[in-house]
Parts: sequence; structure tokens; C-alpha cells
Amino acid sequence: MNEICQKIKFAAVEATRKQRQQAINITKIHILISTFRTPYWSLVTMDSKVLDLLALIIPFFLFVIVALKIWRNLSKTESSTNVLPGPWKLPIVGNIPHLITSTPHKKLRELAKIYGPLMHMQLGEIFTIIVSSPEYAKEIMKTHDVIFASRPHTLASDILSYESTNIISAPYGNYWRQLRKICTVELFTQKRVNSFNQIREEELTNLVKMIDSHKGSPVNLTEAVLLSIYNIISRAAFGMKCKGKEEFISLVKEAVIVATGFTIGDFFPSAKWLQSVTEEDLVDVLLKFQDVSDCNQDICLTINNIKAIILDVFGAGGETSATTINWAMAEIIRDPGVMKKAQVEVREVFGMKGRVDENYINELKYLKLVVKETLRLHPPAPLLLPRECRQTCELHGYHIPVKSKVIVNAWAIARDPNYWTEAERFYPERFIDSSIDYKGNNFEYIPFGAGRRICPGSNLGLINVELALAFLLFHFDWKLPNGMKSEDLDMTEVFGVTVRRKDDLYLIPTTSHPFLVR
Ligand code: HEM
Repeated sequence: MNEICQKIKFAAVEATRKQRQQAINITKIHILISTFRTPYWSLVTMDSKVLDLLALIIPFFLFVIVALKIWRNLSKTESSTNVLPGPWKLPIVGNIPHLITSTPHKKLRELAKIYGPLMHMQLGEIFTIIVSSPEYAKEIMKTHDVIFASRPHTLASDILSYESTNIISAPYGNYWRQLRKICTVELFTQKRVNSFNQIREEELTNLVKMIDSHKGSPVNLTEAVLLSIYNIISRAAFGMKCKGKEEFISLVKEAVIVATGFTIGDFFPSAKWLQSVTEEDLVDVLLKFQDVSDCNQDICLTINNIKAIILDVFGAGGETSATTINWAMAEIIRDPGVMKKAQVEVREVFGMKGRVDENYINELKYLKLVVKETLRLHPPAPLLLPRECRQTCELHGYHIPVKSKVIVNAWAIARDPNYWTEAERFYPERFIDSSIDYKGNNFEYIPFGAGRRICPGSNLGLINVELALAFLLFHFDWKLPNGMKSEDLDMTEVFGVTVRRKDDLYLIPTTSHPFLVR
């Protein structure tokens, strides 16, 4: 209990420190601005016509100087790569206007149809390559994986992730390699994932009970599932579960929509935590690598490193799983045939037992196909996470400059009619007898990425998704509210940290299985 209090207190202290730092930064900016403004305004005593003229000329010259500098940089990169096809660009901003859209993955697919699967875009000063075919994805994430295994440095990740010391944003190098080692041998092993079994079953049982209490009326499944997943993840990470549902959900949503301003310090003081029993949690595991004076391990983590990693677990683990469950339920409700098959299976496997049991989850063959198909049509990270080229190289004769940013459009690839029949159709049966898996060996299907940077939490994510769906389908029959027809369900996407359904999914749970939930 003491340790838990310490953890919370630490987060609170950290929040205060961060806020103070932010305030200092803001003050610095004010000082900077006022430093430049003072001499200008002190001229007010001079002839006002001269001042008006200066007011016009100075900003104009400043603009010209900045524009020329940026243009020179652009021309340099241009001349070295004039062969790589790409859409028209504007001076200074380059192709940024092309990406002013709520669904950049769709826009990039349209452009790739014109300019090809290896396309150049100039995003401000950043030389960017857009990859839209399995062949080129393989070149980037397998053949030349070591060259493209870094992440671009961003100010946001410096601010949000303690100087990019989290796994997601860490540049390729010794520190990142050590973090991945901790992931493989400690954090996300099958044994560790299994050790959270009881947490998952308890939280999903709570979800089912809550839904049962609303039987016959619409339930906001999006919110309910998101909360359950965050409860599971926070208990796995901290050995505690969160209370204060509305507060927590709105925090999570805010974090998803506006990634900036979301810090671990802001996150934890606002949620109310409750102690509960679990085995070694993820923070306990990471604390074993804590940077203490007698630390004689391969890697020593500071408290800030640990917080950055835990932020990954929430950021990368929660929203992705919840989004997938949400898309799966939306697709299932749109296709009564799929709903029936999945329900028959789950009730056959667990009917005798009277409850869903994670130990037998692998018997849900059809449900696994449903999840696979959901991740094909709706990968939560459709553009994966950007990579950065660590050294100048050649791709199929094209010159790729060092520090180029690489975006792989996994969404477009997974809907490419050259590789998928009836590519836009939700059809889980397509994976029957298919050897395609999640391991990043089949580059037409890479919802978890591939190569060195492949998602290390896929096991944890998949079990959350499969088990939640099993609970929802085993316990309830479902229908759409307000007499809505299945084909009328709006499947519009919004692009945030993940690509989610624009609207929350409201469904009516009708009859429920007569057990447990009473
Ligand atoms: C359905 C669930 C999930 C999906 C679809 C997903 C997808 C992805 C994708 C596409 C990437 C980028 C891979 C690349 O750049 O090639 C990624 C990276 C990552 N994911 Fe996941 N993920 C899921 C669940 C999780 C979970 C549960 C965790 C941990 C609790 C997690 C932790 C991470 C981390 C730490 C990285 C960064 C890896 C690195 O840069 O080395 N993910 N994930």
C-alpha cells in the first residue's frame, strides 16, 4: 500500500514539476517576445511615418530571409532526388496542403494511385517517402530494416515522453535495443500476459454486469469497452484499477484528440485509484532496472525512463485494443451472418462451463478470423509509426537521403485489390486455411508493423480484444437502437492517435445468458 501511495505521490509531484517547467517555458517565450518588441516600441517617440514604414519593411525582410533559407534547403533535397515521383508542391510548405484532411491514409492512397507505391512528399523541410505496396514495405521493414529502424525526432515526443526515452520514440541505438530486450524477456512474454488472466476476467465480468443492468436500452459500448480496457491495463501496469469513470474517459479522449498537453503527470492525479491484488505488475518489473548506484544490470532506467515506458503501455496498448473491439462489434452488427456464426461458436465452446474461460480462447477459431479481418480493414495505426532513414541509401534506384521520414500506408496495402479479393468487404472467412499471421512476414498484412520495430505488445493486445469480444457475444444478443438498419450504421473514420469510428457505438443488449450476470 505504501509503495502504491508513493507511486501516486510521485506522479503528483512530477505533474507539479512539469507544470512549473511549462510555466517557466511560457515565461521564457514572453521574455523572448518582449525582448524583440522593446526596441521597436521604444521608437514610438520617433516620427510616426518612419515607424509605419519600418513596421512594414522589417517583417517583410524577415519573411524573405526565412523563406529563402527554407527554399534553399528544399532545393538541395530536390536536386538530389528528382527522379522519385510525387505530387505538386508549394514553396516552403511543400506537400503539407495535401495532408490537410481528416483521413490522411485515404488521401495518401489516392495520391499513390497516381504517383506510385514509392512516392516522395516534401512536408515542410522533411523529405518524406510514402510506401503503399507490400514489395516496398518489405524493402523498408525487412531488406533494409536496420537502415530504417529509427524514429524521427519530434518536439511532441520530447515533451510527452521524457526526452523520447519511451520505446515508441526512442531512436535506434543501444538504449532502444535494451528496452526491446526488457519487452521480450520481461514485460510482454506470454507468461507475463497470462499472469494478468484474472484481471481480464474480473474486469470483463464487471463490464458484462454493467451492460446487463441496462438490458433493453442503448448502451454506449465504445465508452464502456474503453473503460474496461483501461482498467485492465492500469491494473496490469500498477496493480491498481481506476475509478472515476467519467473523469478517466474524458481524460483519455482528450489525450487521443489532442496529443499535446497530455503528460503522465497530468494523467494520474485526476484519476482515483483503488488498491487490488495482483501478481508482479509492470511497474514492479521496470523498477528492477531502476538506476540506483549499485545497478549492475545491462541497462539502468531512471524514474523518468520508467514513466515514459508506462506511458507507452497506456498510449499504445489501451486505445488500440479498445478501437479494435469497437470496429469488430460494428462490423459484426452489420452482418447478421457473421454475428450468428461467432455467437454459435462462443456459446458452443463455453456453454457447458456457463462462463467464458480464457484458457480455452484458442478454441474460438471463427472469432479469431473476425479479429484478423477487423485488423485488416481497420488497423488502429493505419500509417504504422513513422520510421527515419539512418543513412543515405538506394531503393530500387531511387536515392533516399539520410533522415528521410518513411510512412508505410498499411491501411492502403491491406485493401489493395491486387492482393485481396473483394478487398473492401468484411469477410472473415478469407483467412480460413491462410498462413497469413501477425508476425510481419506477410507484407500485405501488417497491422502490428514488421521488422525490428514491430509492436512488442501484440500478444497482450490480441488477448484483450479476443476475450472482450467473447464475453460480449457469449452473454448478449445485440441490436441497433431506434430501429436502425444494419446497413445504415455510419462507419466514418476519424484520425487521431488511432483511427476510430467517428461516432460512439450505441447498441441494445437484448436477451442475455442466464448466469453470472444476475
Ligand atoms: C490491437 C492492438 C495493437 C495494435 C494494432 C498495435 C499496433 C502497433 C503498430 C502498428 C506499431 C508500430 C510498428 C512499426 O513501426 O513497425 C506498434 C508499436 C508499438 N506497440 Fe503496439 N499495437 C497494439 C497493442 C499494443 C499493446 C497492448 C502494447 C503494450 C502494452 C503495445 C506497445 C507498443 C510499443 C511499445 C510499440 C513501439 C515499438 C518500437 O518502436 O520499438 N502495442 N504497435
